[in-house]
Amino acid sequence: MFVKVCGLSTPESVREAVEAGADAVGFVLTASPRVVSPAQVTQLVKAVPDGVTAVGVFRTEPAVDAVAIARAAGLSWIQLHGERTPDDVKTAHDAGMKVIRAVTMGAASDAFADWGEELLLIDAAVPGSGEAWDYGSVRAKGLEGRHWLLAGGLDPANVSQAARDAGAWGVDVSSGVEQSRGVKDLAKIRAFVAAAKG
Ligand SMILES: O=C(O)c1ccccc1N[C@@H]1O[C@H](COP(=O)(O)O)[C@@H](O)[C@H]1O
Repeated sequence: MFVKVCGLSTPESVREAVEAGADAVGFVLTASPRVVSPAQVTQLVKAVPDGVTAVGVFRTEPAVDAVAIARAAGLSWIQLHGERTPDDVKTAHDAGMKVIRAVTMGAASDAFADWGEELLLIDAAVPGSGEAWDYGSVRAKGLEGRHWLLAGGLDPANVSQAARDAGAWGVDVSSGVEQSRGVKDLAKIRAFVAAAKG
């Protein structure tokens, strides 16, 4: 099970996620209680070893802007939320970026097609809100064999069952490993990764 821990803003939380066995860590470079600046990210990624993917997370920013901000932060992966088109993925790829493309269950069926992104992310309606949803409903989207992440309202207690219900290839978490909004809880990060990997 591929595990991404998102919304990290301190070296301690990055180290905890990495040592716990996370495959990817996310840095929110858009309006959020977890926002970090590109300059902060350049420091935080020093704790990310080779083999762990560091991702810059964006809401509805144009792909070209997300690419520029991620590049300034020294990142080579971006996560794009909001209404997107295949051109957004192409724009990122043409700039040498790898892409996690986020969709919600309410998106049009075409949005679940393979647009060439490295990973698809199926999230709650409001990203980063901690809102759980009917994870089993994603099975109707025909994602078998695809590399995709389940997100939205996951935590150490529900991740195992949620991933099973959804048939997820990987999982992504932010709110569920926090002690308060925007403040990560190191023990919860460790427990989440262990539960997801177990
Ligand atoms: O975490 C944020 O603040 C955020 C802001 C803007 C876009 C995406 C964001 N996070 C993503 O939301 C889910 C996590 O949701 P939850 O908090 O665990 O319910 C995950 O995909 C994050 O990468």
